[in-house]
Amino acid sequence: MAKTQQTAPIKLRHAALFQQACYIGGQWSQAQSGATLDVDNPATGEIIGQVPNCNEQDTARAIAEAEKGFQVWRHKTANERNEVLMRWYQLMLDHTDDLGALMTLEQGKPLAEAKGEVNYAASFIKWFAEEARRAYGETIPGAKPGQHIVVTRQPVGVTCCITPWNFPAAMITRKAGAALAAGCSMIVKPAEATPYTALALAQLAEEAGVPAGVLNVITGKPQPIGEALTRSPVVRKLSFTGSTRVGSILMSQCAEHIQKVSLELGGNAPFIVFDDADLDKAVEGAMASKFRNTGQTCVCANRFLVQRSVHDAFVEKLTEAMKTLKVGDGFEEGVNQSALINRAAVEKVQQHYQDAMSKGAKRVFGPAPEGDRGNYVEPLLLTGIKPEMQVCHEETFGPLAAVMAFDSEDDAIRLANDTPYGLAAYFYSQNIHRVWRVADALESGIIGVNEGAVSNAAAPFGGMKASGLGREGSSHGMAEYEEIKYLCMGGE
Ligand SMILES: O=CCCC(=O)O
Repeated sequence: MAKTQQTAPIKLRHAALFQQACYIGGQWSQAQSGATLDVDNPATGEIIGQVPNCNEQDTARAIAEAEKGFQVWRHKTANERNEVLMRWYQLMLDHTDDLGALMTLEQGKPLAEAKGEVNYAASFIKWFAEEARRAYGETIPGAKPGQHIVVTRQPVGVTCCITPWNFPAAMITRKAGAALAAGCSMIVKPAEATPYTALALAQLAEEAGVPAGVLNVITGKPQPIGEALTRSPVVRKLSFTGSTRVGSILMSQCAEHIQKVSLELGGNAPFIVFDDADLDKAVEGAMASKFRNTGQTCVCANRFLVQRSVHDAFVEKLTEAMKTLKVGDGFEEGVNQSALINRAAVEKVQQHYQDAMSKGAKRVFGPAPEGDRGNYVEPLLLTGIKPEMQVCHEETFGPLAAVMAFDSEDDAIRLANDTPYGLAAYFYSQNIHRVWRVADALESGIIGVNEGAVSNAAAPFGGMKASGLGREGSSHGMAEYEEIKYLCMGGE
């Protein structure tokens, strides 16, 4: 798609939410080198604007400011942190329309879905604001008469996060909300494709009263910034959401200074439909799981495993449901499937499609994804999927539903676990004994049981195996930003 400058600049009610500068130490600034990166609209290819392309020196400046911010923030009371975070939460809700519009512009997702993400993102700030007041410790009986063991929780210090383009707001707030609630400062490095939502969040954080240096946003290419963040002895924690390949590189870099890491990496979610499932509910869950964010979600169903006796009925119902999907520009009324983020994303769907078709799959719904349609791909439904197909081994990250038939519960579990990943898994069954058996046997950090929408600020989100380390959201998510300190209080 040819890149042209956007003809009409975005109009927001709160104009200061469109920032084309980094936010470091409470100041908006450009990269020292003056270098910039273009940001485009994936639906049209038009260039929306430019943001600084920061390097190691800019990152070092952000780290120094975050260190100063930490010294201020760590001494605030839990109540003070709660109040600031609650104001940030409220401002996000007050500016949902503007934040949603910015998100649709840079990420593509349908406007209603973008506004839904603003709500979801804000819910993390609220959850952690509440949690800030509950950083309770423990007391444990000592080993000697009069001795007491006291356990306290303290912020880990300066933290950083590297966030993806698929959820430009929520993947920031579920890290920054936990970090700030725990008393840490944070440097956010948003994806190059979606910096504007992150910068808008920083503007609102400032308006909410987050002190200078506590939340910093630096934009640019990931490699020099990621290196500088992970090679710094000042930065005590990294949280990353993205691919397993990059997560593994970052983790090895973090080893140098033993930085704590939270990694939310790739997935390959199975969605199992047993013969005793409520098929209408299963289809409802399948639609929610597969087509959220046009298939570009790390917990999207990637492989549908359907018991042979209900296979045809499920496929028929899913086909009917898929007829309600409308592809188009995210700003267009009624659109619920948008452009994918870039050309490479489209090519991946095409490749999975061609590989599956060449190995015997059958196209049941949707046109063949061929030719140049910009970043658009029509939703597809394939049956006859086999374990050797690429779609069973890699995340498609697009609107392709791949259905495979299985015979027994053991087969379903074996096929579901036959992947190095273990982020989310879903299954539908009305048999309570089977529900417990299968939930115990699936090797995933998140299991949707008769449920296709599993994301919630109150729940511990994260994966097993190559899908990552640590949890986000819930009190477990806050613990990732805390150090446990134990005081051994001697007796007389
Ligand atoms: O894509 C990653 C996370 C999506 C979610 O929070 O549901």
